[in-house]
Amino acid sequence: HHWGYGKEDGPSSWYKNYPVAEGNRQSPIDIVPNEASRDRDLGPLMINYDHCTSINISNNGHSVVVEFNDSDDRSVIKGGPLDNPYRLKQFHFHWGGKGHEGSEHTVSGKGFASELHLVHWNAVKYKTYGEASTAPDGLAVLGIFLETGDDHRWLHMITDVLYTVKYKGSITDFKGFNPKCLLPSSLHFWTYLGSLTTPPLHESVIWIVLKEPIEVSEKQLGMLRMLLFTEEEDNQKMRMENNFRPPQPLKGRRVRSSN
Ligand SMILES: C[C@@H](NC(=O)c1ccc(Cl)c(S(N)(=O)=O)c1)c1ccccc1O
Ligand SMILES: [Zn+2]
Repeated sequence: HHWGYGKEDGPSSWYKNYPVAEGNRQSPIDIVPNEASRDRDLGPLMINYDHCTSINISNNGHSVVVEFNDSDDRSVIKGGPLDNPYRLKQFHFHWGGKGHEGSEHTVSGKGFASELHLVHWNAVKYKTYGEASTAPDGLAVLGIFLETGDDHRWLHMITDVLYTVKYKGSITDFKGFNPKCLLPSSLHFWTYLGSLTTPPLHESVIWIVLKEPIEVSEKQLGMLRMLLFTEEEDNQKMRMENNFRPPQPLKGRRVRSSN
């Protein structure tokens, strides 16, 4: 099934091939801070990326993705809303067009320029990522807002190699990158039960959205926008931008806030 972010194949038409698009725990959502409930038994988030091993960076025609070796518990998050440690599998971004918003989650209706998603899976309960990706507690995604401001000193490691994955289907080695350098100083978060924000939209994600955005420069965001949705041999060059799904109905879900 071909899907995308255009007029014909974009988020408003995904329900045709992925009926769960109209389900009861879809993502992203608009987060309203003063409607979120502070939950005393929400412990601190614990992120352990010390033995992090990135493998490659690729353009999948929807976003730019950095994949990790998830054969053991070397990079995990635990605590917060999680009952088990969840293993880091990949991270990717969503962003807008020049001067437009591009995040998926919004905060009181406000969007950010971009949003980073660190995708983790529950390797205690499930044998593979594929199996976890369809289970209600299978995935945990750490969402981090990017706002425009100063240059991000470590994001250069990624933006400097984007030219090697300009076209859909391109992939290059990208070893030894540790995403803890992309975390903001505070790990305060909102959390709720949701879904993948891209097809197949499985309702299998425990979302953990950090309250503090990181700052990246307009120039660095511009590098993301030089990526293409299209393949090298495709003579129609479509810039990769506005690859975000808009907020979905809350349908009675509770959003909790860390203390
Ligand atoms: C675009 C890309 N999506 C993911 O890989 C993806 C996986 C898990 C999560 Cl939890 C998310 S998200 N955005 O909710 O964090 C995104 C994709 C989708 C389908 C086929 C190929 C392909 O590359
Ligand atoms: Zn995402």
